[in-house]
Amino acid sequence: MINQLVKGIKEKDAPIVVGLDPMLSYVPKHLVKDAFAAYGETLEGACEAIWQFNKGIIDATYDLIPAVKPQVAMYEQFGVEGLKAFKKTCDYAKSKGLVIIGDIKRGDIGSTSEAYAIGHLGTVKIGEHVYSPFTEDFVTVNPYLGSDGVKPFLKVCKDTDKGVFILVKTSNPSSGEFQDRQIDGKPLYEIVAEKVAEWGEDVMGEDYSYVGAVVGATYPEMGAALRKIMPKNYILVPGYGAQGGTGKDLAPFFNEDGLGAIVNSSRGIICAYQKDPYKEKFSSVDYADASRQAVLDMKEDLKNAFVK
Ligand SMILES: O=C(O)c1cc(=O)[nH]c(=O)n1[C@@H]1O[C@H](COP(=O)(O)O)[C@@H](O)[C@H]1O
Repeated sequence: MINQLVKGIKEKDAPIVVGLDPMLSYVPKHLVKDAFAAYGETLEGACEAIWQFNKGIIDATYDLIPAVKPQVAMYEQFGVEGLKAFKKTCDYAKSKGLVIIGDIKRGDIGSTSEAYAIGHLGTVKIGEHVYSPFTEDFVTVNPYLGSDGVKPFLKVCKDTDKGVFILVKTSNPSSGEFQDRQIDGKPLYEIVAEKVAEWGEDVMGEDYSYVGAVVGATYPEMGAALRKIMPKNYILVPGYGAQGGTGKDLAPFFNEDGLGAIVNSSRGIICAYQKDPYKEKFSSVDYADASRQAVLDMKEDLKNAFVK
């Protein structure tokens, strides 16, 4: 799957992943009205609205991008109906040729991690039947429990040709509270990065490993150090757009070959119609066109990462 992701990035000339992180307040009124007319003001109605919203964004952007990253929390807030919308969104994006990065940030004791890995990346056998419960190609993994919390994901990745992005240095303001703590003369995030490089050696694709890392766009200097520690690991870079990251901050995350990183934007793309400069030009009915324009603008801005 890492090979397919790299191929998609090259073909579309866009190291961009659109984050499908829908809140009901992001969904244009006409979609909410139609969904409530069909299902009432219910969890089902809300989930129909977010699904239609996602579908519009996927339809308007799939030819420009290699991947989407649905954030499971946005769906879980609506319970079981939300998880159905999550799966429907993943399946639809996949039918459009997109790579799916499930942002689930899981990680637990070994046996529990194994169940997470099976559910999101693998297959489950029931009697004589084999099912793929969810259908992501990658998931995000929290490494706080150590190797035995990560390795079950790697085993499933090996069996299924799928991949993971492991949290190394997150984009949020408090990420340094634990991640920057010095241990034996180096920050914890560097120790995690060394483990990511080690875990990744065992599951190599053509040029890059099935094991990637998450490093926030909001910490470019750290990105430079981490790029060196993990030369064969793709870096998923969140924090662009709504959290303040810009194209020129991103140079350190890429390798010399222009590959090695994929940049996420969620609110910056999916809420574009609600924000400057797009809200002048696009009405809420044209929200998907605004998202498309925001992807095109992001693509242009990312060129600044490569200006020497
Ligand atoms: O793993 C992630 O994707 C992630 C890691 C991180 O360090 N920071 C971060 O913002 N994210 C996710 O990336 C998305 C960022 O959303 P926007 O700020 O709206 O672009 C959300 O789904 C976050 O959960």
